[in-house]
Amino acid sequence: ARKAKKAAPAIAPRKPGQSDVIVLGAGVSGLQAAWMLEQEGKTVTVIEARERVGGRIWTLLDQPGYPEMGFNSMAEGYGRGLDAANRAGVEMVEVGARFRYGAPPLLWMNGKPMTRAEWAAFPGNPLPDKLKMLLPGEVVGKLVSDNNRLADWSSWHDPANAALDISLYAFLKGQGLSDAAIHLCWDLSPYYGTNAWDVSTLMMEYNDGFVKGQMAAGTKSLSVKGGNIHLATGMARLLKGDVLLGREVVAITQDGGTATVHTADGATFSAPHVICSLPFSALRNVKVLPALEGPQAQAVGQLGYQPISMVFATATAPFWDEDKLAPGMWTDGPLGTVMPQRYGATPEEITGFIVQARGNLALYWDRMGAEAAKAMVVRQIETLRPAAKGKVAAHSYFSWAGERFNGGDVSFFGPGQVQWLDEMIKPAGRVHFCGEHTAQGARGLEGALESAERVALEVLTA
Ligand SMILES: Cc1cc2nc3c(=O)[nH]c(=O)nc-3n(C[C@H](O)[C@H](O)[C@H](O)COP(=O)(O)OP(=O)(O)OC[C@H]3O[C@@H](n4cnc5c(N)ncnc54)[C@H](O)[C@@H]3O)c2cc1C
Repeated sequence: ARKAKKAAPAIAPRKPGQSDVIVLGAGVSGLQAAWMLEQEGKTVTVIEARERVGGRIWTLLDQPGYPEMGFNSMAEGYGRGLDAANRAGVEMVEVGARFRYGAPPLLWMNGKPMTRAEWAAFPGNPLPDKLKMLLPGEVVGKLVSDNNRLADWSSWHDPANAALDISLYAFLKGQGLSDAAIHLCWDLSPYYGTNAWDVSTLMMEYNDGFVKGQMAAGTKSLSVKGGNIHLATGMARLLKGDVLLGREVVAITQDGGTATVHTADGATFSAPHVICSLPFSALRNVKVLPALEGPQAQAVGQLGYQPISMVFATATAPFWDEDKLAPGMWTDGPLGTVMPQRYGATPEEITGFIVQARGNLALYWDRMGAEAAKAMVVRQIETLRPAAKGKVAAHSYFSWAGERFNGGDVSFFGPGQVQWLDEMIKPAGRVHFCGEHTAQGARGLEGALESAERVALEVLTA
């Protein structure tokens, strides 16, 4: 284990390893909470299991175009995110135009490419007539957006709305989709969960409200110049206290006025307050004594985390110019989604492809193993597009479900589980909780930062 940096002089004299607050996890929520508490004069130690900061921000700095395996971009309405970026001294650049540049991705059904118009007229299109023009990946978002049942989306976790917490499957059936349509439009590449049965509609409506708010604030998508990981390293650099890397937390115990954190190397760290930013998928492997109870214990045990796996590939020649088909692909087969990355000097340049599997397909790739999955991806592209033969190389494999300290991408609530939220974020004695899964009014990175504000205030007023 090593320290991220040499400790700067502490705000108040203290013994090494002793602080007012110990923060578990050096993702953005942990780093933000630590910074806010230091601004209020608290001494803080951050303990992180990985040998790096950033958590779900992870850029492959050794690959062309610096592909992002985690956090991708923030919208103009990310007040907290933009503020953190400013403080961290990183430059934000507009990337939305690069996402949208060039021919739109084609739909590949049963191994054949299709334009939107061809899909609308395709006899195998299972959508109701008024939706036939929508590509499978667009349907659910549009239905939720057009039929959001929440007048005020920020009330999504209000107990008064608990009866609305039905499965996405039930909601989509109510919108007239057949099982075949639901399978195609959600289960093959689900934004949340592995299928439409295990996703809460209330959470989808909350997400929709947040996205609408963001769109109203501006349409730019902003990423960190040179790679998003620089946001996390910049935030860590602002801290006065230690950021201890390579220290896996294995237990959190409480006794009287002290909470004690035990790390895998046998060390212990005690403080009046501990902030735990670990995803519940990671916290469920940590011993917590006294044990958590009620909905909080259930949420730690059961909250869902999104399986996503990715292959980063490059092309030695532009095979898309040769076969005159869009480089981007949404497939109904084991290839998943092929997304061109335009991170060169100009958007015309394709620096590589992120090939992505979500939900059950991601878990299937994971079971295949990294090397076999990479080989399968190359073989699939070459089979579907003969012009690509010998021109595609797969470089890296990344599975969020397989990541020991995450166990999945973002959290998602299942039907009936939204009622856990207000209970699961309450402090358990001297242990306080933050992280994107505890956000109440924002999503993604902005939600992680929002949760850091709440938890810092909670500790300051405890
Ligand atoms: C593929 C992907 C794409 C995304 N795209 C976007 C996007 O475009 N826009 C957006 O707003 N958000 C996006 N997000 C979400 C965003 O990245 C997250 O919401 C945010 O980074 C979560 O921060 P966090 O601090 O809550 O959790 P994390 O970043 O997961 O931090 C938790 C930390 O705890 C550490 N930890 C775990 N177990 C232990 C242990 N036992 N001991 C010590 N430390 C431990 C982990 O290593 C980690 O560093 C994306 C996420 C992914 C994965």
